[in-house]
Amino acid sequence: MYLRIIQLTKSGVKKLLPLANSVVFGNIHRVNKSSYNSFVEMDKVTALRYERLPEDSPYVKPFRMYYTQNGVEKSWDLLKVHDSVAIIIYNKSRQCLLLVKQFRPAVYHGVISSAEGHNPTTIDLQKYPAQLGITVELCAGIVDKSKPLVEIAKEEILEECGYDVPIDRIETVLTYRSGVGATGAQQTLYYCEVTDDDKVNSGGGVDGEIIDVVELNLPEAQKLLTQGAKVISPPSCLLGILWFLTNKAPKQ
Ligand SMILES: O=c1ccn([C@@H]2O[C@H](COP(=O)(O)OP(=O)(O)O[C@H]3O[C@H](CO)[C@@H](O)[C@H](O)[C@H]3O)[C@@H](O)[C@H]2O)c(=O)[nH]1
Repeated sequence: MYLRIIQLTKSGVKKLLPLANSVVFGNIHRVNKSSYNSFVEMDKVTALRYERLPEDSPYVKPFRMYYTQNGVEKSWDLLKVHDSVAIIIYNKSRQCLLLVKQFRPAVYHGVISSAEGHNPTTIDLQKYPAQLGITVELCAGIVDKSKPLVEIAKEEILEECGYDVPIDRIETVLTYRSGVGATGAQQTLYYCEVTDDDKVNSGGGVDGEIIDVVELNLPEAQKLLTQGAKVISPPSCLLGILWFLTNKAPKQ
């Protein structure tokens, strides 16, 4: 199923912009250029279309599980996705949390589904600018190789944020399951303190990723968790910030 992008504007444009503007992270400054040249920006999204998921996807495998519970036959539709690691990174030199910003197709699709009230099959990029799908998250990575999880965390800190740290400085925090309705994937959360001396490059991701590193000072981190804050960030990021503020943040 191929679908083309429609180019028109309707009254919905103005209605959506406040959503983007309300993101608390909006004022946080970018500290690296992405790994691409300066002409490439993550919100330059064009030629968007949908296709049915091929069976050989290396990232997502859908299937239906059948089972009997307490004598009642049931089924559940599932997605097998990779487990992952995520790292709360605190830069002691700069007294800030390091987060990453990137365009997330699934979030973009979700934002539009919520706004339209149904699953879209075409997307008007004028009406829904790509910024709507840009998240701020913990540095993270999928477990798609056979290596100790802490090694994968170390690699992600280097690839995404540009800090080279030994694994003995990466502390395990928690392991939990995300997407309990559809994926049940495991994420292992780590904590790592860095200094400016650990920085070896500007980060930004590998293999075509376009990732910006952003710094969040502690008042900004506090503000993020205030009642009614509206952010486009995964729960793991909010949990990580809350854990940091509770357990590690220097007393103000
Ligand atoms: O359909 C896909 C899916 C992934 N990728 C690539 O696969 C890699 C995955 O990126 P990685 O940085 O390893 O993981 P994340 O995308 O950051 O996702 C992890 O971190 C997120 C934030 O905590 C969690 O929500 C996710 O479940 C978890 O997998 C990247 O190169 C992507 O570009 C694709 O190219 N196509």
